[in-house]
Amino acid sequence: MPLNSIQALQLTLVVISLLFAGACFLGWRLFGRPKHALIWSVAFLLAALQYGLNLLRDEVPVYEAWWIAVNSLSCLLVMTAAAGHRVRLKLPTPLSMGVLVFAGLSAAQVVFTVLVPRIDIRVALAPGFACIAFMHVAWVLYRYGPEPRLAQQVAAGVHLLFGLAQGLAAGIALQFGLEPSQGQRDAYNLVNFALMPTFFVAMGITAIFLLGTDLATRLRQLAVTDSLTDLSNRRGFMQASARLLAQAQRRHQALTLVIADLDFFKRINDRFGHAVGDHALVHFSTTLASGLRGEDVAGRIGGEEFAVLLRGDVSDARRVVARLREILVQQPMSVAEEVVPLSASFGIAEWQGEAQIEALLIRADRALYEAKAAGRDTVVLASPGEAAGAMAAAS
Ligand SMILES: Nc1nc2c(ncn2[C@@H]2O[C@H](COP(=O)(O)OP(=O)(O)OP(=O)(O)O)[C@@H](O)[C@H]2O)c(=O)[nH]1
Repeated sequence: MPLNSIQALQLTLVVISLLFAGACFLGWRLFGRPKHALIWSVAFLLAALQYGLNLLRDEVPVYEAWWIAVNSLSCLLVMTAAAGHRVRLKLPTPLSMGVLVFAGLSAAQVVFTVLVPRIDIRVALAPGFACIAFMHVAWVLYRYGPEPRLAQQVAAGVHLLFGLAQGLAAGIALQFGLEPSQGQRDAYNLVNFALMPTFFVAMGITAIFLLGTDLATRLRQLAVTDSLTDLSNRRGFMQASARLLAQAQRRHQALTLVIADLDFFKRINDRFGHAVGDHALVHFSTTLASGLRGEDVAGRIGGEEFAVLLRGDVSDARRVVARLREILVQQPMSVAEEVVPLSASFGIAEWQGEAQIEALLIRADRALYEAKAAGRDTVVLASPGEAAGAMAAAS
């Protein structure tokens, strides 16, 4: 049987849907198994099924059954695609709510197709729901999207346009009354077979685009993160510090750098083992990070060496260091009921307008060296003239 142009279009859409389903599945397999990639893959499989069912219209003996199946499937795939976006953005996505909405929409299809036949309502139902769902997706992408912003905004724009097209289709259908005129049929078909497939393809491309940019963001993040402590690594610390420094220069704010180095850490490794040593590093870093404000920058810049660039002056830095040392003493780490003694030496240097963070690091490093030389478990403040003077010694 030869295909007419609409059937040829639907066949093309079956193939395109399968390609997108495959691409999302590959994204799931290759990009660290993000759950939403799998959900989108299922959504595109449902789309392929729906376009395939469209092709079978003349083969199904009961038109109403075919109509209800196609339109319920359409709502299900829209819900699945939207759920994928919510999962990606870590927003609550209750399955029970989805089941309820799907059941309601399917029941409405049965009512307006079989029990109280109304062509305007039954035709408007699926695009009307898709309009609401895609507008919602556009909003959450715009509102809750993580970096990078461009990918989010493109995806939000595509869903907004797709939602508007769906709304237009629903609006035209609602004008049908009991029987649509030829003009109304033509307008509806134009939206349904020209606009919709275009946005459907655009939606698939944005899904792949989001998966790709999310992966790039994750890799960038991994490159600047210390895998043991989850703090920035040296490279991440330098980058974040350079940004904070530039900001402080513009706003004429005070900055202070603190470098901390655990004392006799080798002994902890030797005595308790490397795993306990690792645990001690995590213990120290979480205690350090818990005393910082959101705008402060912290990082593990060496094996047992940490750095913090604080927005504030020396007295702010002293407060942070005093709190940290107090916690290390009062809430020590223990292994099998044995206390693991943990102390650190600190070098503090106040920013004096240096253009590069490296210059500040050198001054704080010298102060730290003096703290070590002074017996450890000590805080030394780098003097403005680059000489460092002992500030406080621990008992
Ligand atoms: N468990 C563990 N140990 C590490 C890690 N990175 C570095 N180290 C160890 O940290 C120890 C650092 O030793 P040293 O440089 O001699 O310093 P220290 O023993 O702390 O002595 P001082 O700094 O002079 O007080 C070495 O034994 C390293 O193997 C890590 O990620 N995990």
